[in-house]
Amino acid sequence: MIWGICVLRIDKLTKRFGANAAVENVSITIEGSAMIGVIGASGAGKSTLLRMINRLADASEGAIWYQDREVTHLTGKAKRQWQSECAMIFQQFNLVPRMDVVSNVLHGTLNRRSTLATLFNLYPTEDIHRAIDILDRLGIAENAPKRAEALSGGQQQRVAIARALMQDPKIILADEPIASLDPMNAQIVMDALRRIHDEDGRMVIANLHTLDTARRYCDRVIGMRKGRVVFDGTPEQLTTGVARDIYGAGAEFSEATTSTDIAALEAGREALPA
Ligand SMILES: Nc1ncnc2c1ncn2[C@@H]1O[C@H](COP(=O)(O)OP(=O)(O)OP(=O)(O)O)[C@@H](O)[C@H]1O
Repeated sequence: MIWGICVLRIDKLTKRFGANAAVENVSITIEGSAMIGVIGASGAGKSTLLRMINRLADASEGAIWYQDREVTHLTGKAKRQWQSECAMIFQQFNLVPRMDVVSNVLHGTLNRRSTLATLFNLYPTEDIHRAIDILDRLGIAENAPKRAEALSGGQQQRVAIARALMQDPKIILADEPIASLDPMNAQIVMDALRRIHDEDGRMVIANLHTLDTARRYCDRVIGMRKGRVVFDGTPEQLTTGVARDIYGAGAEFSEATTSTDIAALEAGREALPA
């Protein structure tokens, strides 16, 4: 499904934990179905920003708008509705380990199911078919009956993406989606997110701890430092000098320290004889 122009507007957003501002006066407007990478050193405020968008954390000040709706103060059903429109993917996948893959994916429909149906694990047949179609799209349908814990990290993250897609979200918020994965699986997961963005027109905002991934997969990169946005531009504008400022590093800064080795993996593959 392709949506019309979607606008997410973050206006002077601040989140304080005691005296510490995790996010401070952040304003960002995202139009259309962009794929955005958020980068920055540990503690820069990336997770807190995503959690506020999804309303897992409440803002101390400022506002978040999606289209003509302010979502900052939604409560109850309206808040749950918003949370299903902006699905979250986490570093640690957050699956139910002992539950089979397809049931984990069906959990993505929880928001719109009755308590009784949830209690007895009753899912409409069309939802089960849709879950399997989504798993198929992500190349892991053959794992549908297996327990989630039996899958590799990369496969588990794709199950988490499938669970998110089950909500048919307009926005996918991915908090360090590849931080626990080896380079090969990191690439598979990032390829999946990019494809979902390209084919479905969903907005994707991903916190990434590596520069090369942000450059390679994103149309726009936002750099955060100490809670503030210190860079907002294209991958081309993200030079080593700019990266040094974002990470608050000195002249010794090396991009290799923020690399997932995806690029190295690619280079190695290209160097292999056919
Ligand atoms: N629940 C909390 N209570 C107190 N302080 C918090 C809480 N959550 C985050 N912080 C603080 O807010 C700041 C930003 O944290 P946040 O997790 O958003 O950064 P991050 O850029 O996502 O870092 P990382 O890449 O390590 O996840 C940090 O100083 C952190 O210690």
